[in-house]
Amino acid sequence: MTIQHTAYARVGLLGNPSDGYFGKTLAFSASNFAATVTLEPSESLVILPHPVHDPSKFASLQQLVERVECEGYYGGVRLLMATCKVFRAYCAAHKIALHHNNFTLSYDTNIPRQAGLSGSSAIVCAALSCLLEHFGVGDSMKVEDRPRVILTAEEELGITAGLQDRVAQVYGGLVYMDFDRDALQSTGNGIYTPMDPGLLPTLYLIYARNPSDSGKVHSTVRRRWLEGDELVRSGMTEIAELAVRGRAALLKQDFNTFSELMNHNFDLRRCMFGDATLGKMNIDMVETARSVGAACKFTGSGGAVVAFCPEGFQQVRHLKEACEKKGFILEPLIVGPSFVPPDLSC
Ligand SMILES: Nc1ncnc2c1ncn2[C@@H]1O[C@H](COP(=O)(O)OP(=O)(O)O)[C@@H](O)[C@H]1O
Ligand SMILES: O=C(O)[C@H]1O[C@H](OP(=O)(O)O)[C@H](O)[C@@H](O)[C@@H]1O
Ligand SMILES: [Mg+2]
Repeated sequence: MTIQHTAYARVGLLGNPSDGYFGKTLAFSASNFAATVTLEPSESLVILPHPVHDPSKFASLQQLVERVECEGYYGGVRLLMATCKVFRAYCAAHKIALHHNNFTLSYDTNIPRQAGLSGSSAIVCAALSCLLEHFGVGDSMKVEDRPRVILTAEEELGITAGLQDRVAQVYGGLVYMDFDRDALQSTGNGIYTPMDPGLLPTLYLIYARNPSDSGKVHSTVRRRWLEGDELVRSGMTEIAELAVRGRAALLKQDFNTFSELMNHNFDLRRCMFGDATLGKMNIDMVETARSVGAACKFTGSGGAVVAFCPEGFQQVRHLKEACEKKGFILEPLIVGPSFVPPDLSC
């Protein structure tokens, strides 16, 4: 029997990247893009390379170099392998018995690669769902544990990342997340509150072919945070607070405040990471949106931005024109389905 699971892109709406630093975030899954993993029973355990994303054949030396310079050495195979490893480790630690039937895993994705839309964790998330179903152990891995398992797979590979992406992908819809230090230290998980996605205004995604390696982007700030750098420590605390205020603004449908918080989120990131790390094109996307008065910030660590036009339709038209001039792609964001029902009182 063939098993197939899908996970959507995610948009960090407010508070990111404080998820990696005991902060708070608001994020949602976006069904504009998805990764799909397929599992089929087979004699041996096989991980199939993707014909485009895991190339091993090139037209020329030049093409090989261009590919590596633009997208790095790696594709999704290592993500699938790491998912298998951490899945087995979780099952062993929780005394979950596994049968011995082998399988073949393959994947496909249209999430723009390394664009801060969590393409990496979408592949891991969908693969984990396939393994849970194949081994019939879905009830044994708690939903709140799954983001951590997905993150562990990427940490295995040395990818610096936080939990928010995985939470948005496992829970679906819009989620408010509190990465409370005590909760994380005692359970390994944050406190995740699904919210009503109907609270969100129409938001727009702007992106360009502009891959950025989230691990590389984060490594210096991570090191500075660990060393106790005052700017990074206080910046992260302030960014986390934006998620708290953003949640309150959404509940009140106060979109003026919401716009200010989005802009402030980007300004704080810029101050901590510096322009050279953020990248010229990424900054240009934000500034292009702001040139028409839209609020704007990164969806993740770079590559794509989320924009909000508080003044409505006319402003959206101006935003569209400004993006077209720069060659950026603009599209309305579609919030993905909620897999854990939102608590409508929150
Ligand atoms: N679209 C993709 N196809 C295959 N592998 C991918 C893709 N996107 C990311 N990866 C893998 O995940 C790693 C980390 O990607 P990351 O920088 O986190 O990108 P993203 O922002 O899309 O999550 C990459 O080095 C690569 O191994
Ligand atoms: O910097 C961020 O906002 C996020 O960066 C990573 O996500 P990515 O999609 O790979 O850019 C990281 O995994 C998140 O935890 C950060 O919030
Ligand atoms: Mg990633």
